[in-house]
Amino acid sequence: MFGFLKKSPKSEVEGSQAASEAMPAAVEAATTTARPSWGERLKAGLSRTRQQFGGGLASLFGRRKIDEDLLEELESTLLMADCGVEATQHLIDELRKRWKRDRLETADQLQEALAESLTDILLPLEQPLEVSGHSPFIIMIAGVNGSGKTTSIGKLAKHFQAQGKSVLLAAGDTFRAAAREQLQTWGERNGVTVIAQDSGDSAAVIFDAVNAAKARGIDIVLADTAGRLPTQLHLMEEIAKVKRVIGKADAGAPHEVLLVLDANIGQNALAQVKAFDASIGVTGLVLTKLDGTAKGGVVAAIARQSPKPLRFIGVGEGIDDLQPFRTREFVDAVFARSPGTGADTPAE
Ligand SMILES: Nc1nc2c(ncn2[C@@H]2O[C@H](COP(=O)(O)OP(=O)(O)OP(=O)(O)O)[C@@H](O)[C@H]2O)c(=O)[nH]1
Repeated sequence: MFGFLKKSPKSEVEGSQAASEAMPAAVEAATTTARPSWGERLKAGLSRTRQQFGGGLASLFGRRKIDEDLLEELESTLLMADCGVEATQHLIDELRKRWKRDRLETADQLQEALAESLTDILLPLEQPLEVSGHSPFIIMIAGVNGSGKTTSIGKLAKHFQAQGKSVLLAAGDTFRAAAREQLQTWGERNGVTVIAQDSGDSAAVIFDAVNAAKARGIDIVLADTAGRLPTQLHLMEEIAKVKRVIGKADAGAPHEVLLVLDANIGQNALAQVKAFDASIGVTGLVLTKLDGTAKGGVVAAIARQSPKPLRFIGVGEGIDDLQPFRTREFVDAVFARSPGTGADTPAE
């Protein structure tokens, strides 16, 4: 923890200097004790999706007989949960096959078959981020405005610190002053260096940050960028330039290009993945705000239509509410099953 803050033109913050402004919610939540486990928070966070997805199904599954009408209603329920046409069709086809092949009779058996098919769809997305291949390992963060980039960076910083890694943050969102301040607050609270500039462009800030990380033997650089819509073509060109400049500071970098998606956007996530991928080559996804939405089925849509490794999912504003995506615990939470058993837990 150092405790220095050079303001202009560049600032670098670390350690002990207390921030006077209000702490971001995630920082605040970090100080609370006796938190429920991640499994419990995931289940609670996915409650709206479960109501749409699992809960909606539960009312169907209340019926005894499996028939074409039931499958049709199931199809509508999956579409309403934002699974998308492709994934929904695939899941229904799989269920129809298994209904006949495995002679499924009860609705419970059908639900179990659905959970298994959903697991099969999602498993390819489960590819945890491996950061040991390069030092510094440079992670560029992109996404539309308000998707959760800056707060996710704070959470990721803690995640990597907990693995014993040193982390440096690059305040590359030079459009929104509050984003820089937010990162600086994080740095101060968590003993993490933040490279920032009061003015200047994103590429320059991140270039400096990469060089600082190399000079100091830092393990991981998390580089924030300003939010932008894929339709803002000049901004998409700008972020492509940011990526090229990172490559000039360290050949082969960035080693990960994370696209942060707000789960509330549902099917629009597919278009965002495609557009950002075309401009900066997305290598992984972060899906935030699953706690505020019934659209958690979008994970299945991503798996079928825009498959990219889903590195992390977020279910809240607490510092540890962003965790690596693990298919089985996700599916268990969607169906409110006890982890690994396939058994239902009591309905909410
Ligand atoms: N409920 C909930 N809120 C979240 C989650 N992730 C982020 N947020 C909140 O979403 C809001 C926007 O987050 P930011 O990190 O500022 O978003 P950003 O993408 O950096 O925004 P711009 O800089 O404007 O592009 C903040 O209030 C966060 O606390 C999540 O998983 N759940």
